[in-house]
Amino acid sequence: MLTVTDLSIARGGIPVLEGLNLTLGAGQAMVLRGPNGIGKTTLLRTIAGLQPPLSGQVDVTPESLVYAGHADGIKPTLTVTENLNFWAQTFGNNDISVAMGAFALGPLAARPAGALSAGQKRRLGLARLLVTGRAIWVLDEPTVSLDTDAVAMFAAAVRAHLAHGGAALIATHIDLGLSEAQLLDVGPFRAKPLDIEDFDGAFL
Ligand SMILES: Nc1ncnc2c1ncn2[C@@H]1O[C@H](COP(=O)(O)OP(=O)(O)OP(=O)(O)O)[C@@H](O)[C@H]1O
Repeated sequence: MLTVTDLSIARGGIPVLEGLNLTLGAGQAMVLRGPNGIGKTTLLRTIAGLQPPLSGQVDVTPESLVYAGHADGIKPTLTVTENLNFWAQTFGNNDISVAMGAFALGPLAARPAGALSAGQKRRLGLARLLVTGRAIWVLDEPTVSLDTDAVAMFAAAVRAHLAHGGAALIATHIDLGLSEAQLLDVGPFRAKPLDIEDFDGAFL
């Protein structure tokens, strides 16, 4: 479903990771690990097609992928139900009940999204994944603000997605309890510092 070959990526013009390969098939999950600033977000953004690589290749059908970054993408004046209906219709679906149930949003259905707590907003943002119908979830720190129960809801949603032939690539610092997920530490792929002759060029 997703193949990354000899990928090198940069942020703000500075190379961050190089020589990275990965494959993700139907029913598989991969968790990206690595210290702050190593380039996990940059990698996910590149895979999602939001920025070009320096070199190498990302093979994926763009319409099969959904990216959820740090922002929840919530419309604050719409209710929880209206937000989910909006996304469902955008992606050509009309059933939000599974998404509502998976993230226990029923009691919050009529609440304007702007009046949700941070963790509730995050649950709504994650519920959006279920209504997209997209096979490959690319997720950057999806559990920020979530309590233990909500992390378990998220892990269950990922598991159900995998069981239906989906795939997930997740950057996270916490243990999601997804024992079936492959772990990829991106630390060894840190880009080498620029040659000293290139030093001035990096600032031009
Ligand atoms: N807009 C930007 N312009 C220039 N450099 C940036 C920008 N955003 C991030 N960087 C730098 O690019 C590098 C990679 O950042 P990135 O966000 O990909 O790391 P990360 O592994 O996701 O970190 P974290 O675990 O803290 O989320 C970091 O050194 C960061 O400071």
